Amino acid sequence: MKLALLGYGKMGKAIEKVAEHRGHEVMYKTNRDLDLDQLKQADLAIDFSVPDAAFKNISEALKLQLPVISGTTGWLHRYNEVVELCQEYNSRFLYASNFSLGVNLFFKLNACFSKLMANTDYDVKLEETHHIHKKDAPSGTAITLAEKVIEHTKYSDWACPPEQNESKLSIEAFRKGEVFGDHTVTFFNKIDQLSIRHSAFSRDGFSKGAVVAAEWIYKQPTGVYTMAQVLDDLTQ
Ligand SMILES: NC(=O)C1=CN([C@@H]2O[C@H](COP(=O)(O)OP(=O)(O)OC[C@H]3O[C@@H](n4cnc5c(N)ncnc54)[C@H](O)[C@@H]3O)[C@@H](O)[C@H]2O)C=CC1
Ligand SMILES: O=C(O)C1=N[C@H](C(=O)O)C[C@H](O)C1
Repeated sequence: MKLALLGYGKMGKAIEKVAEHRGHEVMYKTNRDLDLDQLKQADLAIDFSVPDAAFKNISEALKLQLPVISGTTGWLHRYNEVVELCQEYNSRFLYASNFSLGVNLFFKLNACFSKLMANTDYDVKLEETHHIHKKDAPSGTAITLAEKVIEHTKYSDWACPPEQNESKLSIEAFRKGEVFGDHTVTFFNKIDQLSIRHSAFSRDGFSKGAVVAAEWIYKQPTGVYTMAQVLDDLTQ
């Protein structure tokens, strides 16, 4: 495929390496507003940019009817608008807060644990740690985990300390050195506690997952897809 990388920072560069290794050509990469004449020559766009730019980047690519993969976090309040645009322009779109296989397995484990804990007296808390350069907090992955806990337990929303309330699931975000991504979900009561944790050792899982998702969506009909669909399809 001829790929356009919308955002050529830490992830854009990691994706370029994986994509070229798998035989794709990166024909356009940018860290600023898009050049639509160049963009329209690509087969597919991959957006790993910044929260403020993601919605515009994704929209412009979808309007050119390019399939779009997005891993940018912190713009999800506009997700439904992207879904509508994708339908209007008969395009293809996939967002994942985390593209790594390990985290997607962790998502399944988290859903399973949250269901098991549904009618117990366990409280739940979430913690995430990332590198000091990260712009958004809490992480997109932590929000995905929280949404699943909320679906199955007593919580009605999530909040970051110091905002605290019994009905809100606490997500604590730490920023430290060059940590690639660390997420822990803890279920606890007065008697004991039980935690599940995922730690990334590099950006390799994210970048490989994004390219695998790009190869997969390129073969799909128009629509909005999830990483769970990609992995279920490829591993069945
Ligand atoms: N879904 C996933 O698996 C993962 C998601 N991420 C997310 O991806 C995003 C990018 O992460 P990193 O590469 O680590 O950040 P980064 O800060 O290294 O790279 C972002 C790049 O976007 C550029 N940029 C700024 N304005 C732009 C615009 N208008 N159009 C295009 N590019 C623009 C910046 O100059 C920068 O080079 C973040 O939101 C992060 O949370 C990061 C890792 C994995
Ligand atoms: O910014 C990062 O680095 C990461 N961002 C994603 C997130 O916000 O969940 C995924 C991963 O944890 C790395």
